[in-house]
Amino acid sequence: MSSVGKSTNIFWQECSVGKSDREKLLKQKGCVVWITGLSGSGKSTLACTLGRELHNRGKLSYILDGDNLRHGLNKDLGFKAEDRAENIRRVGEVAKLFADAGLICIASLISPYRKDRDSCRALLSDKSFIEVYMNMPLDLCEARDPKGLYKLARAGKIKGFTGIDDPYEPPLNCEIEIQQQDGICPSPCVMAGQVVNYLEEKGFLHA
Ligand SMILES: Nc1ncnc2c1ncn2[C@@H]1O[C@H](COP(=O)(O)OS(=O)(=O)O)[C@@H](OP(=O)(O)O)[C@H]1O
Ligand SMILES: Nc1ncnc2c1ncn2[C@@H]1O[C@H](COP(=O)(O)OP(=O)(O)O)[C@@H](O)[C@H]1O
Repeated sequence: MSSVGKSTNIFWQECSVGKSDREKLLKQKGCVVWITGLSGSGKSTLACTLGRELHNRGKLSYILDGDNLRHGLNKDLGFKAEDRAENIRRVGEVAKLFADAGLICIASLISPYRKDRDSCRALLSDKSFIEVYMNMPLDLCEARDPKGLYKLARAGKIKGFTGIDDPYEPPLNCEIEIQQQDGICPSPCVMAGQVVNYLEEKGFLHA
């Protein structure tokens, strides 16, 4: 019997089919690829390109995209610090479940606060949380501005926009960093290739 948060008198239920059984079935290892970076840095582009590349290789992945989750699971949350923290906490817990199911879970959220990302890392076993930092300059993200949000933020029509009047804390020890080479952003395929190579090298693409 245990007590967790507000729940008391709860019991952990074990089942005979476990994570390693599912991993054998899927011929891969469950993990979380956590993509963090400014709005417009290319998180969703990398997530989708990576998802496609893994699919082509016969590997099962699932994308948890911040924008999409805010249409459902997280629709009660806004962008103040506590809401962002709760957003990341929930997605971290969901990502952990997907990894336990044996999938390569690709989470793409701004996740601007280091403490919140580190709490998600702490939910996973050693090495199965792979933090990918989209290290793109604010100028580039702002020039892209595909949703026109930077323009609105600069005009004061959105308050607390990450990178403008809300902080982004870059990772200190991420597993993968995606950045410009000689002032040019790598193509989506090259970015995804960098992550696939990492997954391959660390043995996640085999049971
Ligand atoms: N104030 C503010 N700051 C940052 N972003 C904002 C804001 N308001 C709306 N949006 C839009 O919401 C998307 C980010 O959602 P996330 O869940 O990833 O954000 S967070 O991790 O909780 O910070 C983000 O999507 P991306 O551009 O794909 O990053 C924006 O489209
Ligand atoms: N590697 C890339 N090269 C060129 N354009 C890119 C690249 N990655 C993303 N983009 C473009 O930048 C914009 C923002 O990308 P997106 O993936 O939506 O960013 P985010 O999810 O971080 O907000 C989109 O218009 C997208 O097509």
